[in-house]
Amino acid sequence: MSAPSAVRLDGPGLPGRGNDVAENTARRDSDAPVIHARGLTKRYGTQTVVDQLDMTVHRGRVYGFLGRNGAGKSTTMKMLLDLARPSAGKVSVFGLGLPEHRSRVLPRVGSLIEAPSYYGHLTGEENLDIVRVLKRLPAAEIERVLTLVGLADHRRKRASAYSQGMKQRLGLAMALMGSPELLILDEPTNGLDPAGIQEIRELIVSLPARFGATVLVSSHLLSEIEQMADTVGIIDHGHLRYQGSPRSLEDHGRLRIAVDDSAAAAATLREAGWRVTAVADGEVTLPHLPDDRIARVVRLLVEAGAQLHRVEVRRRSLEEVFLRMTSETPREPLVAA
Ligand SMILES: Nc1ncnc2c1ncn2[C@@H]1O[C@H](COP(=O)(O)OP(=O)(O)OP(=O)(O)O)[C@@H](O)[C@H]1O
Repeated sequence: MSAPSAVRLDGPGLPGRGNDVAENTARRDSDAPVIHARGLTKRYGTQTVVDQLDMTVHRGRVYGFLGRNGAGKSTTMKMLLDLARPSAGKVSVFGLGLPEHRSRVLPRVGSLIEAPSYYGHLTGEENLDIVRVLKRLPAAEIERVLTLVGLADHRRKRASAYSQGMKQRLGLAMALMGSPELLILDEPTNGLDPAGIQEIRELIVSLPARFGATVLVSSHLLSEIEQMADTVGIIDHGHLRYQGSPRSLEDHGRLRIAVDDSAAAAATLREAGWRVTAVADGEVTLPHLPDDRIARVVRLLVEAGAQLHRVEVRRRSLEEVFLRMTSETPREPLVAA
């Protein structure tokens, strides 16, 4: 059995031991991004699974990393933790380059990547004690994280007897040991019931204010990221399609006018200098307009003799925007069994 993935054994970089000038400068510079990746690329054989990815995660943020299954989220997170070596590109965490500064970076990071790692024959409490010893933390830390993740009542149960959700909570508790400055959490709500999902979501959202932590959290569910993150990165087939505020993703909408003769209506509008983005049977579409301009469009069409049936502003939901940004085309051809 390997050591829990949330724990790194890099002794020289344990908290309180490193006194490197670069590290101290990075700690002081609160505006510097916590994660800065440029041109990050990972190839497995001929397959490029992460392609020229640029990512910036600022201090104190919850960054939601969103993508369908197989989009490249876990691979990216592994490269940020030096668990996978990039084929190309650069990563720095706390202003320190990886892999050269891994022993200074990794003790300041808590992570939960893919399935949580634990010793099944040990209790939850005993598993956490291993992390505590490795990280040289006080005994009270175990109690603190057990309570945070809602496992206090199950501390003396063997981890192999935990439910899927309890195992996930144990992995999260391991990642939270020592209040790391950065948490990298890969689908942390996997296997949790709806109440558990809500609880862990609230915990994640609270981490910046309670502990000054920065969080990178992945999910394939837009609804989940929407409720947790103040910054969103959308990855599709290894490409980062969007990075920014979830609000900027919102669609401003289009103006759709149902009309008897759409070709004639489109011609009237274009002649008067309006931009028509689509003409379908019985319908013309314009970009979103303020109300006073909608009134002018309607007046123009009515004065030209058009028969208007309906005028509506249609907005795409965030879900539609996300689905349009991430294609369904499989990357690899399906192989018959
Ligand atoms: N060690 C590996 N060797 C070969 N291919 C790999 C390896 N690890 C991942 N891949 C491939 O890289 C692609 C991206 O995988 P990754 O696990 O990063 O996606 P993901 O977005 O985390 O998906 P999920 O939500 O399903 O976990 C997939 O096609 C996967 O099969």
